[in-house]
Amino acid sequence: MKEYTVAILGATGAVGTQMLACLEEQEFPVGKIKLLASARSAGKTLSFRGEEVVIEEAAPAAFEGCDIVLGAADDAIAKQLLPAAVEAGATVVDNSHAFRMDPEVPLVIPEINADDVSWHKGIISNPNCATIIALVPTWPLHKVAGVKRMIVSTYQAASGAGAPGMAELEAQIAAMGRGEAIPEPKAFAAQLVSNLIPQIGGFDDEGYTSEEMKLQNEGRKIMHLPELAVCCTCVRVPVLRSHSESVTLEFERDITLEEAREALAGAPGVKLVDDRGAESAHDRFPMPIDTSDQDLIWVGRLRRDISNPEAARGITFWCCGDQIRKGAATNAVQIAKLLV
Ligand SMILES: NC(=O)C1=CN([C@@H]2O[C@H](COP(=O)(O)OP(=O)(O)OC[C@H]3O[C@@H](n4cnc5c(N)ncnc54)[C@H](OP(=O)(O)O)[C@@H]3O)[C@@H](O)[C@H]2O)C=CC1
Ligand SMILES: N[C@@H](CC(=O)OP(=O)(O)O)C(=O)O
Repeated sequence: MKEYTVAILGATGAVGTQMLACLEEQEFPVGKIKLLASARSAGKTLSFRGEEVVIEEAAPAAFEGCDIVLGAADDAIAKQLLPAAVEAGATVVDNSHAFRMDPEVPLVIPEINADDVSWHKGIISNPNCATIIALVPTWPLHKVAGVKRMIVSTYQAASGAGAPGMAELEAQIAAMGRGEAIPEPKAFAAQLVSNLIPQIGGFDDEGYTSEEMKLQNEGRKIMHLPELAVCCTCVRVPVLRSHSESVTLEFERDITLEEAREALAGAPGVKLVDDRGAESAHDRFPMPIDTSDQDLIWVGRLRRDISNPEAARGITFWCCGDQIRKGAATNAVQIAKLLV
């Protein structure tokens, strides 16, 4: 089997380290791995398949000889460095927001639009994590009844803001446990422990944040639904890992709860956990503590939207998924597998 030279840009971060683990877990045919990060990390090592790999400082020349580059750095670094990877002949799967809405760049969730990979011109984007977690279970329901409107509230984990976000919440939890003053927030706009922050990203003129508009804009592109109507509220919650979302869907056609349940139970990437009679809360509905460090989107609390005047056209549910895995690294490695 052919083997590939794979680079990870941002290899030391929350997503980059998970990508390295996913390449190993998914048995991606890696011949050579290159780990790229800032000058701060150059010379340090990370383990891959039992061997220590030395991290290099990211620079255009580092992409020479690479077949696939997985991007796990922020927008500015992605824009600055990834075009050089394409020029060097590599195919890029990027996790940042930098190229997602570029009409020349496919935006892919393999369970939904794997075929879009076929028209890439060097870069394929991985969608926003909250968008992936909402759309994986929305898609099988869309195929039954045609989704036209989504009303979503997200409950996003601290690690969505990367390694610094996770470290900040851990430090705040530790200080609270010791009865000490909570350290000043840096990664977030306010103290997160014992709090909720209803702002992720900057506000637009309508008062929506950039994170909230991603579900509409990226959702339309991924599902090929240019008219999809979305109203989203994104909230940062004091959970370390795994995003949760409340999703209400309005459909073009009637859909029964039984049809919805059947569609979700057989859908790729989805695990239906919806048993009101179960003895343990862990089996009754999805919770982020159960969905961390695994790849499925768990769906539960499935019910009719009783506020919808056309009662047969509204379904509401709750879902949780690990945003560092399926919301980022796992999805990117799945895309890379489509390429080989
Ligand atoms: N965290 C999440 O849940 C998700 C994140 N994403 C996206 O993935 C990307 C990575 O996020 P995340 O892993 O959370 O972020 P982190 O802050 O945890 O990691 C950032 C990475 O970028 C590297 N980096 C920083 N400066 C430079 C530089 N000048 N040159 C090269 N590399 C540099 C860092 O290296 P060093 O350690 O040397 O500083 C580190 O490896 C972002 O675009 C983010 O929006 C997407 C979906 C989910
Ligand atoms: N913004 C998301 C994570 C993320 O990095 O998203 P994006 O890749 O769209 O910037 C969160 O904080 O939970």
